[in-house]
Amino acid sequence: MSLLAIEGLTVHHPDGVRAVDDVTLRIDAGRALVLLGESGSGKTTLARAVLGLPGGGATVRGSVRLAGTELLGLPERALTRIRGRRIGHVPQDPSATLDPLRRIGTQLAQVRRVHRLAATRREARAAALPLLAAAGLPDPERAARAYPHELSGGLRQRAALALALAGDPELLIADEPTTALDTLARARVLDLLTTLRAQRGLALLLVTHDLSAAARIDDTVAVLDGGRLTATGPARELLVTESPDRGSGNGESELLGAGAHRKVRAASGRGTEPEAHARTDSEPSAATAPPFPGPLISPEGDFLR
Ligand SMILES: Nc1ncnc2c1ncn2[C@@H]1O[C@H](COP(=O)(O)OP(=O)(O)OP(=O)(O)O)[C@@H](O)[C@H]1O
Repeated sequence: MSLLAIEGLTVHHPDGVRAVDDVTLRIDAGRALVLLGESGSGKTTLARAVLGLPGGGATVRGSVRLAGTELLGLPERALTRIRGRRIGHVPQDPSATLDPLRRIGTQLAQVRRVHRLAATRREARAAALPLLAAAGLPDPERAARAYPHELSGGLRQRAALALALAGDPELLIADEPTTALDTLARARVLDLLTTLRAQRGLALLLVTHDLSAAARIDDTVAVLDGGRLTATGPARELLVTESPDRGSGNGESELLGAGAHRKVRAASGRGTEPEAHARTDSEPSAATAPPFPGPLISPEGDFLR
């Protein structure tokens, strides 16, 4: 059974905009699905619908199951026990989740307490340091004592990631979590997400319009256009990548590691039917799937569909 199974998801905003149109997606534990699409294609609405927060007055149809439990239609009280606990959320802007007036360690401890993952305040506070370390903060003790504004943008984004991990979630939804970061910080956060998947068996739904982020995550890609899923498949098959400075051996790309500066060039013309399934190793490769009709990404890196 997939950890997240979305079937026929359709979301109408109150003004009649069909932001998500009959989307079916699956993500297994430990796997990643990168939701790509241009601005306004419905990525955020889809991610928020999974969280039970589609927007005021929105109408949601279809099915969203988390490890078999239907989330659509659950009462708000039940959803608040799932959000932050079984589903962690990292927004584009960390200030959307970090309280500017409280120390980061206090905020992490509160998540542990609210979700009854710590019996005492002391136990909750003790959990903050390993969480900050897991999220890649180089000095967890200092970060725990800091207020959000005392950290750099990259470290603040990692603190937001630690907060999203504080409930020991099974699924992490990250909505453009690296857009505001510089190249190096972006690569580090993306690699951290991959490490967390491997270490914790975390499933990842990453929303982005950044093709190089999708290539770096290197799992399944799903493309939304006008709310509809237009292509899905392994990143390696949908995104053709090349290094612009291949062979030059300059210091920057060595520091960032292989792939950090790869430029997404064009699609290979392969994909699955419009049902994304972050497959397990035992499943067949999408290479056996029907061919995707035509290129997906232009040589300039623009979406063609
Ligand atoms: N609360 C809302 N009320 C009405 N329409 C909305 C609302 N939120 C989004 N929309 C509309 O729904 C469509 C999809 O928007 P959405 O934000 O989900 O796209 P997106 O792909 O995440 O875009 P971006 O990358 O710019 O965040 C757009 O036409 C948008 O204007």
